[in-house]
Amino acid sequence: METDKAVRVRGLVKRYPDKVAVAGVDLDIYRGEVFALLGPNGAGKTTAVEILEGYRRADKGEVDVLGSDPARADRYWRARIGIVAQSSRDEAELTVAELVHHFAGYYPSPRDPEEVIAAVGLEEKRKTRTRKLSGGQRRRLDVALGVVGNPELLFLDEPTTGFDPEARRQFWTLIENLRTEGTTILLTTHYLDEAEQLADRVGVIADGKMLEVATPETLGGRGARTARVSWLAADGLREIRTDTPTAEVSRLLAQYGGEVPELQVRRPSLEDIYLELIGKPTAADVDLEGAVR
Ligand SMILES: Nc1ncnc2c1ncn2[C@@H]1O[C@H](COP(=O)(O)OP(=O)(O)OP(=O)(O)O)[C@@H](O)[C@H]1O
Repeated sequence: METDKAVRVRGLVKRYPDKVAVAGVDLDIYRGEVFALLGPNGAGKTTAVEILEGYRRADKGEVDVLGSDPARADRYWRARIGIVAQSSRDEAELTVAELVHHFAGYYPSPRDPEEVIAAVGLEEKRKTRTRKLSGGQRRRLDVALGVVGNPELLFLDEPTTGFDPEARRQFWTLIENLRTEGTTILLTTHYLDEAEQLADRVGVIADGKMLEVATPETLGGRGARTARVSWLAADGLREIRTDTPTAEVSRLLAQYGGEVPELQVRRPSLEDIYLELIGKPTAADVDLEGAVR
């Protein structure tokens, strides 16, 4: 049955011989949404994603992806999803253009391969054999191969690993464009700024369990957290924690009679909240603690 959910998972369990990789996960991803799955190495992200893609079998639980159980889905279902896996396919002797055109041929209503090559910034490399691409260029090609079939649902497993900052920005624009066109996207990433930039909602997974699902702005009660106001006083850097940062800034403004040196107002970053959720000390715990007024 087709619903407003592209993905619906209940009680998902996957065991390897010496490890429970996914230990009872529930997950809903709505159509048109960009969802980022976050979690430390070995948390179970790739295992969960590969079950959704139909590449691994669940041991327990209900899994529905685009109205089908991926374990039983046919090639028509497969043509509706796009996959950018962690490791690349190896067709070393083909050129970029040959490979993207070749892949487009597998799908009933592909995107224009040349537009896709341009969108991932590989126009200048279109005649280069894939074995001669750099790591980041190869990753861009992987993204091109994942989107050329014009998928309804796109899986991106750590898509920007090895990208330089410019390539990452270009990739973000590509994802925002796909989202505008209505593509549903499930992204795993270790880059918290990437999750913050792209995701409508994030899920944090650790030891095979989903710890929390929320928007990047509200994860871990982030929006309601106490702000930190810091500035450079005559005797060094000072910081205060306050629920009324505007009042503090106004007090400082009056005190300095103008520009306050190195003034900053901060709330915990998504990274601070993420590290707190997975039980690691955060920068907010250790820095400037002694400077609290
Ligand atoms: N084929 C396999 N056989 C046995 N154990 C596996 C297999 N694949 C993964 N595991 C184990 O299952 C756990 C979850 O691995 P998984 O690759 O799903 O984590 P991940 O969250 O994607 O990690 P990363 O961020 O490092 O990619 C890990 O402890 C891993 O060692």
